[in-house]
Amino acid sequence: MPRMVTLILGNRDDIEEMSNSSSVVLTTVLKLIDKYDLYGQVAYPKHHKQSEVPDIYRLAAKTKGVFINPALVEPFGLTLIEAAAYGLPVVATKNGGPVDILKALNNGLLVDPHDQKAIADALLKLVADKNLWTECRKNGLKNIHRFSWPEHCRNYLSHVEHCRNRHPTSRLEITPIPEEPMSDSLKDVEDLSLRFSIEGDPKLNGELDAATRQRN
Ligand SMILES: O=c1ccn([C@@H]2O[C@H](COP(=O)(O)OP(=O)(O)O[C@H]3O[C@H](CO)[C@@H](O)[C@H](O)[C@H]3O)[C@@H](O)[C@H]2O)c(=O)[nH]1
Ligand SMILES: O=P(O)(O)OC[C@H]1O[C@](O)(CO)[C@@H](O)[C@@H]1O
Repeated sequence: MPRMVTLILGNRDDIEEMSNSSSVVLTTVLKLIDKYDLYGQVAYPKHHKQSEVPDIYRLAAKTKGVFINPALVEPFGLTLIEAAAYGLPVVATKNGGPVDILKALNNGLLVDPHDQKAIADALLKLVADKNLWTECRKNGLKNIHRFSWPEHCRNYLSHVEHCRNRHPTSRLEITPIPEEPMSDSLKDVEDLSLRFSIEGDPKLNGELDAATRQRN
């Protein structure tokens, strides 16, 4: 059975009204579909809702697809984390956050976004090599906890601790800022967010509870 390729290329009513860079990409893709006579084999839906995004990742994983982020520069790369969480292997730009993400997750391949052949080779490799695809899927699912909020907070605090140990004599001077009265709906939000983020670590929770008690 022939594969249907689904391209999620941005919400639009009219290509002419998209930003210049987005409309150039979409127009190029439409021309390529025409050039290679791929009618009926490629879908490029005009709209999707944010609530449908999880199902798009799920569908891509279920049909043994690959997520690609070929940004020229990607400051972080939340979409890679999302793809990994749905068991979808990735091909991603080697410029920016994906380098660290793939080091932690080991769930795909990095490419030079200017190198068309490298992008095509990486996509084909992941689609064609079933063992590699499955390994990347498993690695992503196994390692995704490294990007959970509790893990992020633990890492952050351990980096702070490391810096403090390296410079034991330097002190952080904190100038107290006069507190604005909070509206009722915001009360305790600050403390709660801290507790949520390190939930599951009794040692850290204990330290924070003590700090909160001291402040009150
Ligand atoms: O049509 C879309 C496009 C994106 N998203 C979601 O929006 C979020 C952010 O998407 P992204 O395209 O990465 O957003 P940007 O705001 O352009 O990216 C900035 O913000 C991201 C989130 O912090 C970082 O990962 C990027 O590095 C940074 O450039 C993600 O959860 C996506 O799933 C949708 O729901 N629908
Ligand atoms: O490929 P370009 O033009 O560098 O765009 C990359 C940008 O697009 C996004 O991937 C999505 O908007 C951003 O996260 C990123 O900064």
